[in-house]
Amino acid sequence: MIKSDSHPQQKVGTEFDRAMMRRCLELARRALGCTSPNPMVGAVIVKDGEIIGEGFHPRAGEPHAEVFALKAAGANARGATVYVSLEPCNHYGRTPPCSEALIAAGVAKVVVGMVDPNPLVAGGGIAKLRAAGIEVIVGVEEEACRKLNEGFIHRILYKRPLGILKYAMTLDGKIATTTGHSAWVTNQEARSVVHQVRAACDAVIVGGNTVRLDNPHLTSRQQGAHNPLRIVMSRSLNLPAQAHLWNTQEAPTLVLTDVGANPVSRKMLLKQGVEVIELSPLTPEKVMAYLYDRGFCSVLWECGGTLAANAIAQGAVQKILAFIAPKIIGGSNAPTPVGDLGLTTMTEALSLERVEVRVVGADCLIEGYLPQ
Ligand SMILES: Nc1nc(O)c(N)c(N[C@@H]2O[C@H](COP(=O)(O)O)[C@@H](O)[C@H]2O)n1
Ligand SMILES: [Zn+2]
Repeated sequence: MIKSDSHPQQKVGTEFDRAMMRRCLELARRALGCTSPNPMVGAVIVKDGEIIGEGFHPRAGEPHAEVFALKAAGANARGATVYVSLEPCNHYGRTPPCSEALIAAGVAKVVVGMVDPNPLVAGGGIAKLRAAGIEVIVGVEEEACRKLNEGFIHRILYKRPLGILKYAMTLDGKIATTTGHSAWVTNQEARSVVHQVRAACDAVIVGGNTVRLDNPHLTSRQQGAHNPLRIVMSRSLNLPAQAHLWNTQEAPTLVLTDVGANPVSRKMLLKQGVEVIELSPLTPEKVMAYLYDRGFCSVLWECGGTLAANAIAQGAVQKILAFIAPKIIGGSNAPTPVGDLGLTTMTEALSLERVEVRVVGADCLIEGYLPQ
């Protein structure tokens, strides 16, 4: 088992190594949201302190980051140092092993961000390079490398996409008024963070109620950015014909429903070019299993409280993004972000781990992970 050289008190590599790894991450992010089921990876080749080649993995089926970087460096790669945010692969997948390409190019040293959790690689790429006499350092900017690919890592380890529940609520814990009005709880800065999160996800899921009440677009709103697949979970298919989701060409929409639901509505959706899939039973767990089979790494839940509670209860949510606006609307019947979880004592509360709090404009964002 290959371990990272990282140590909690000590950073791995030199300041230059870390800067080069951050450059790899910058390159990897150029394919944000576009690589699933593959990870986002960036590579940089350095000789005599100068960058001689760079690359990133654009999408599954295309060459890996290392191959693009080696191509850019050409014969100059001999004796050079390669920085790569994920361990070079060592298997024949859709593409041949990068470990062999690096050995053939005669590189002297490889600096790796993180070990690949894919069992087909899992340290094998590093071992192969070392066996060929190449110096290998592992764990430079490891935390940032892991964070960028948390969806890929979760997919590999749990055979499900990473589920992220996002909601925006007032200081008194409401996501809308008693009449269902929710535009807008947070300010523009927070909404633009949500757009960035959408750009990084493979899919965004809402329930039929959200479509009826909010008529959302669910896009990333940024020029040239990836849009997630927009998914509506609706058992009844009681959906408005005029919704933005099927009257704009911004991004594809998928409606997931139960077997035999509302043929009239189904016909309307199909006519509008919407993909309709029947899953029985239509549950968050079934949906995540289906999306895993579709090759997804990360799924954003932007649904109401009832569906959110079901998704949490069924293990379809691992990460929470809670925006809190300094506003109070009151109302004992106003909707809350998470419905009934059946908990009766505070000791049963789901305490988030790895919590980060940040101010976003006038609002606050709390990010954390549910206990596994
Ligand atoms: N080191 C590295 N660089 C890349 O650019 C990559 N895409 C990967 N991916 C690893 O290889 C698997 C996919 O292989 P194919 O694209 O099917 O050949 C992927 O699951 C990762 O383990 N690694
Ligand atoms: Zn590879």
